[in-house]
Amino acid sequence: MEDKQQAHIVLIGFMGTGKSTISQLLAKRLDCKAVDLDFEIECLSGQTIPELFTAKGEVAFRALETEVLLNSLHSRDRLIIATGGGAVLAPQNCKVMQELGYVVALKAEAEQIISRVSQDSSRPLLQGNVQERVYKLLEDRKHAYDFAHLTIDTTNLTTNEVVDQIWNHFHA
Ligand SMILES: Nc1ncnc2c1ncn2[C@@H]1O[C@H](COP(=O)(O)OP(=O)(O)O)[C@@H](O)[C@H]1O
Ligand SMILES: O=C(O)C1=C[C@@H](OP(=O)(O)O)[C@@H](O)[C@H](O)C1
Ligand SMILES: [Mg+2]
Repeated sequence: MEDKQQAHIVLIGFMGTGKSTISQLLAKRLDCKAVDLDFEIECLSGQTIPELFTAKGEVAFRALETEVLLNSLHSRDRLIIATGGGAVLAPQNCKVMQELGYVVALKAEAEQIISRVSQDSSRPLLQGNVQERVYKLLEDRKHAYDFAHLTIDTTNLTTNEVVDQIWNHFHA
């Protein structure tokens, strides 16, 4: 990454940490475009994320995720990219995010994540006992987000406060 003020901002983090929400708010604040990889995948496949997982499986989903990530990172316009929580599972994705973007990890305590995602059925990996799934996946992915340039704990922050922290980091 050459200049952090010009680089794409890539939001990574576990499900429910606020990547999709913050990408929209931050893009407005920075007057640039937001891209949500899950939304791009839905457009490309013509299916919702749960439909795609059911019809083609997680491996097919991950292939599309890498494809839309690379497309976004190679855009000439500066983008705020909301990744899905598992986009970091492929080491080559992390490498290219670090090279072509400024990577901001959002995190939150488990109970806060559970309260944010439990009313929402759009995440196939959290179907069944949400609490158990979140704890298991948080453990599996304990260090998956450590490569970020900046990490923000959103547990006790409003969405606007998260945006402020990122903004301050870029403009201080
Ligand atoms: N800082 C926050 N405080 C409270 N609720 C939040 C915060 N960030 C996100 N949320 C809420 O949590 C839910 C999941 O947010 P979302 O942006 O979809 O997360 P992600 O894309 O990381 O899975 C949404 O209902 C959103 O409004
Ligand atoms: O963590 C994951 O593996 C996933 C996270 C989801 O995105 P969010 O992190 O935006 O919920 C979505 O990409 C898919 O359900 C898989
Ligand atoms: Mg999201």
